[in-house]
Amino acid sequence: MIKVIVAGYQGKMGSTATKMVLSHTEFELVAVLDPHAEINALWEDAAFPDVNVPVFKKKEDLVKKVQADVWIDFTIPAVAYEHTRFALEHKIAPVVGTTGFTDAQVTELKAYAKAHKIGGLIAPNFAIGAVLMMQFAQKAAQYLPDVEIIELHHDQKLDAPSGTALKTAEMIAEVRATKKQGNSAEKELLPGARGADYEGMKIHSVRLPGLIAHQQVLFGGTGEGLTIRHDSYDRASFMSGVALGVKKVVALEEFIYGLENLL
Ligand SMILES: NC(=O)C1=CN([C@@H]2O[C@H](COP(=O)(O)OP(=O)(O)OC[C@H]3O[C@@H](n4cnc5c(N)ncnc54)[C@H](OP(=O)(O)O)[C@@H]3O)[C@@H](O)[C@H]2O)C=CC1
Ligand SMILES: O=C(O)C1=N[C@H](C(=O)O)C[C@H](O)C1
Repeated sequence: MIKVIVAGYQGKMGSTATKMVLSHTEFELVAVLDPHAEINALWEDAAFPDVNVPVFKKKEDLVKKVQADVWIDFTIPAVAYEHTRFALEHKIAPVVGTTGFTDAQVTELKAYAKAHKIGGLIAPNFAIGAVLMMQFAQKAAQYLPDVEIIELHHDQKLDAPSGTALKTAEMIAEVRATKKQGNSAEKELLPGARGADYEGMKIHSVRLPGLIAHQQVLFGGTGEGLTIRHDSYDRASFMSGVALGVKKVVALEEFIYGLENLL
């Protein structure tokens, strides 16, 4: 059995991931973490009446009392790096979905994990369809270098652009020479009208109630266009990727950025 902690267990993703762990025959939920939980509480859900899992407010208390193999993190960008580093330092392999890491933070986590031979994973998107969308976009950019990314999310999202949009842009930039798109004389009449700039390609972030997680990658060529689109209609779409991450990360001795590197 793989012993798992879920940080952010009351959130939209954390609560879904907690139930996935409890339903999985190879995983054992050993603790959950949330700074605003009640002291000495036990995790409770009517659908899992026999579960007695402790709730912790502080990660320092959690590691004193509980032994775990994997730390699933779906929290907020402001704490995700600190959590991931803390998990590695306590030899708990992190499986992180929380977005907002800087390149420098990812590089530093990779170096720490390698030096200490611990596995870890950050996946900006755990949905298999989203991973394929990014890979297809990377392939298309080899032939169609004019590209704009439109990501669309629910209006409670804290970060923009999304981790998925940034990862998509990074993957495209690996195969596409930096190119400033559009008319060199263009002027924004309203600041931000042309979106964010990543090595000359534009990223646009839409936030609306009713949405979950969606992205379009639009390519333009001579007399033609190509649109690659992915939609997560339900947070269940991310769970097979999280489960795969939990299973694989315990055998790794390095830190991986992107689920595509585990498939
Ligand atoms: N990689 C992927 O496939 C996916 C990634 N995400 C990412 O996951 C993250 C969470 O998203 P979502 O579930 O929608 O967000 P929510 O706001 O629903 O949940 C975040 C949770 O984190 C909790 N939290 C805040 N600070 C801490 C802390 N210090 N320790 C433990 N828990 C904490 C919050 O608790 P409280 O409210 O009590 O402060 C809240 O319950 C985001 O970064 C999002 O981009 C989302 C979907 C898929
Ligand atoms: O906040 C979300 O909801 C999501 N966040 C991730 C991101 O920033 O890409 C993954 C997915 O898009 C859902």
